[in-house]
Amino acid sequence: TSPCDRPVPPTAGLSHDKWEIDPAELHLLEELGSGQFGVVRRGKWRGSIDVAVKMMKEGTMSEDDFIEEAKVMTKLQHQNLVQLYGVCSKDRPIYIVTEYMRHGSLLNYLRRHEATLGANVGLLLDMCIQVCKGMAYLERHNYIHRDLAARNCLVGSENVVKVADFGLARYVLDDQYTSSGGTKFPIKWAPPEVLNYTRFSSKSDVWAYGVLMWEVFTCGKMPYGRLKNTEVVERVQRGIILERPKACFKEVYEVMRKCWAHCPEVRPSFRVLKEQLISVSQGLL
Ligand SMILES: CN(C)c1ccc2c(c1)CCN(c1cccc(-c3cc(Nc4ccc(C(=O)N5CCOCC5)cn4)c(=O)n(C)c3)c1CO)C2=O
Repeated sequence: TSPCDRPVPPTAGLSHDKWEIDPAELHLLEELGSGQFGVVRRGKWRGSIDVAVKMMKEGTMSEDDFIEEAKVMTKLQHQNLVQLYGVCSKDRPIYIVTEYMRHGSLLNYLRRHEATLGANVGLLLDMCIQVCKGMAYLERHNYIHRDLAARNCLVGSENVVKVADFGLARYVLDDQYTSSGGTKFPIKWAPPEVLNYTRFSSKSDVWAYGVLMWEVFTCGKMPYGRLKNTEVVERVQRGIILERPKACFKEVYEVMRKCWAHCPEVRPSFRVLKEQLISVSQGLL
């Protein structure tokens, strides 16, 4: 039938909250694991689109604040960011629906494939560059991750790496995670100004990115080994930094070290880091 004789629906033109997803269009599949907010499952959206669905456990998240922020997050779109498709916020528990990444966290991927990856420094550097591109996009949009680490990046087909769960730290209610004295606070990825004043910025993300590079080039080792958080804080305050990983040649370690400059202004931006890492990788070929 031609469009003219098709009845026009009454809601035509009213823009639905496009970040609101109808749960009836979701088909939940196997569990992928659980994080700060509870269980995450794989799913199908509108029959064919692979998604991951976070099902918010009661009391883990400040939900109303997050739902407000979701409108902003859905606008952040980049090939190295895990895309937020939307939320189901009409009932409880609320669902957060994102792009699905079939190989899971970068940390587990590094550990599972150490044998092959350890010998492929070109691929390790490429993974770091992909994360840097995603972070340079967030930096351009004045968006701070607040918990950048290999565990919070995801791997898809053909070694695609994307930054996940950016900005979510602000909505965690567990103060063991949010306060720098808490047992779950990511001390080993935190710069001095975060340890002392919880002063987050894109330059504190740069410090965390340096630690992520160290994780990549050690194929997923724990930074500072089994040192207690108090011992790590003491070392970081004294300017002691992580040693050069065996697989990591000098030019790459020089970039890592710049991320760990004591004062945030001295650290390079992600934009500058991206240029430096790309030129190192071109020198490699
Ligand atoms: C406040 N912050 C920083 C937060 C908040 C929530 C979360 C996180 C940090 C990070 C952890 N997390 C979380 C928890 C659970 C799942 C996901 C999670 C896991 C995915 N994918 C996969 C794929 C496969 C497997 C898997 O089982 N394997 C084994 C066999 O070999 C292939 C891999 C696991 N996850 C995925 O695509 N997304 C979007 C999220 C995620 C990531 O989202 C969260 O939900």
